[in-house]
Amino acid sequence: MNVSIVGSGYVGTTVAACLADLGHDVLNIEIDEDIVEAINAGEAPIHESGLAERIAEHAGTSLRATTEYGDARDTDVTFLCLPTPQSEDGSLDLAIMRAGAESLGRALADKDDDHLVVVKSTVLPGTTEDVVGPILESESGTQLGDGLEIAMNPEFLRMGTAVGDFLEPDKVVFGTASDGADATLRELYAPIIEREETDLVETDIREAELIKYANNAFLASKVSLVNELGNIAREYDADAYEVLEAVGLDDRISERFMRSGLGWGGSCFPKDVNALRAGAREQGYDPDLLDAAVAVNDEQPRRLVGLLADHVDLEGARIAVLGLSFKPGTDDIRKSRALDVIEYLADRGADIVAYDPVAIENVRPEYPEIEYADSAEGALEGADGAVVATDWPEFDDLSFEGMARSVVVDGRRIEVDEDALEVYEGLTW
Ligand SMILES: NC(=O)C1=CN([C@@H]2O[C@H](COP(=O)(O)OP(=O)(O)OC[C@H]3O[C@@H](n4cnc5c(N)ncnc54)[C@H](O)[C@@H]3O)[C@@H](O)[C@H]2O)C=CC1
Ligand SMILES: O=C(O)[C@H]1O[C@H](OP(=O)(O)OP(=O)(O)OC[C@H]2O[C@@H](n3ccc(=O)[nH]c3=O)[C@H](O)[C@@H]2O)[C@H](O)[C@@H](O)[C@@H]1O
Repeated sequence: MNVSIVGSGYVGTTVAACLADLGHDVLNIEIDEDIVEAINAGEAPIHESGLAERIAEHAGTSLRATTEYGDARDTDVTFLCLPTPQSEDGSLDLAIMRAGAESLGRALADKDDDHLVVVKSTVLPGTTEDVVGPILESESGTQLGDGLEIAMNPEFLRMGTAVGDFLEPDKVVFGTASDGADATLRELYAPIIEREETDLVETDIREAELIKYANNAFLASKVSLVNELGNIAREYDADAYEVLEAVGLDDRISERFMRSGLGWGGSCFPKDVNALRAGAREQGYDPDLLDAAVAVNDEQPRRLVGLLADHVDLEGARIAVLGLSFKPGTDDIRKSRALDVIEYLADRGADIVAYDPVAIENVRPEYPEIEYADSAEGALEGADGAVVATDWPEFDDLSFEGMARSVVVDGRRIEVDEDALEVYEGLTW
């Protein structure tokens, strides 16, 4: 099938490379010329395991990128993988979606063949049918159902494991308003939905939109609950990891997403939970539990720095920050908890030296005043204290030799020889 994908960020690039892998002809439509050039040169514009080799294999044959929306006319289906950021008040900002839908609608004007537009971006219920659909209709001059169709197909991939998550998901959700749209999506996803391990959910557009938010709200709240239980466990001098491992054996709860510590960051949980909170309020409902999940999450970095301050006078102290990305396996620093830790350390006058295996160049422009090291060992050299902000596997069994004082405060539960350290404090254990 001929597929176009509007927006070639983490989702759009991954979906494009994977659909090309499944045998489709894929076109990325992207406004950033550097990304277009990278894809056409066979290079991955982002750091994501398994992506570079797929782009290298398909670029120039079944995978192509362009800045021209007009090329969407030559495809049968277009996925909108555009950003849906939060506004300053936390609500969902649809400006980019509107702009993308307008450009696509114009490109599809007077197209003779049928075309399906699939919203893959995370959007609140009603967006696909009440915002994207009408824009497409007015810009293309074609009524929905008259050769032009819309659908909603939320994406559940995680950064760092995006390719594997897309190709081997637990579930795929098709939100459609017609059998034709559903049949097209089935054909496109055939090898994925034929897997025994993948559940296919076929529902209406509104439910598909909400399934995505409910999924993220559930997971983010689960981690906040786990963090609250971890904070309580610490007060009782109990090990939250042992407690929650046992709790997770109950298959109504599951052992996944049970790692307590510094909390959730990234480009999705924070903005999606906030969009759902704002949306719920707009509908007249106060989402008290989601408010609490955010409040617990906001406190964890402050608690981590407070723990360090119990052992080290932070004013003028050299503090190593290990890990900058919002989670291991990615160079994405959006809403990374490590950045909150840096802010709180800086507020208390600490001299910060930071290290991350892949994210330093993304952080440097935002924090040019702090020092960056080439290795964890380099960051620790001569430091008066260290905080672990991201659980990169290379931090496991790290030797903390070379520190002026081996005071280590761990927000992510890495493997540590505690006896070799002057002080080792876990945030939630
Ligand atoms: N990052 C993730 O792990 C996941 C993200 N999502 C959702 O998918 C959507 C996209 O997210 P990401 O890929 O992370 O965003 P992103 O910010 O990484 O990428 C978006 C891309 O769209 C491009 N763009 C912006 N305006 C454009 C326009 N008018 N025309 C063409 N291209 C344009 C940008 O240059 C950028 O390359 C969001 O709604 C997000 O919530 C859903 C599941 C996972
Ligand atoms: O909508 C999205 O964009 C995506 O958001 C999350 O994926 P992602 O943000 O890439 O990463 P996660 O692995 O979910 O981690 C999110 C945050 O929670 C934290 N976390 C996760 C799990 C855990 O047990 N403990 C914990 O603190 C991580 O450190 C990270 O900061 C969801 O897991 C994906 O299903 C979803 O598609």
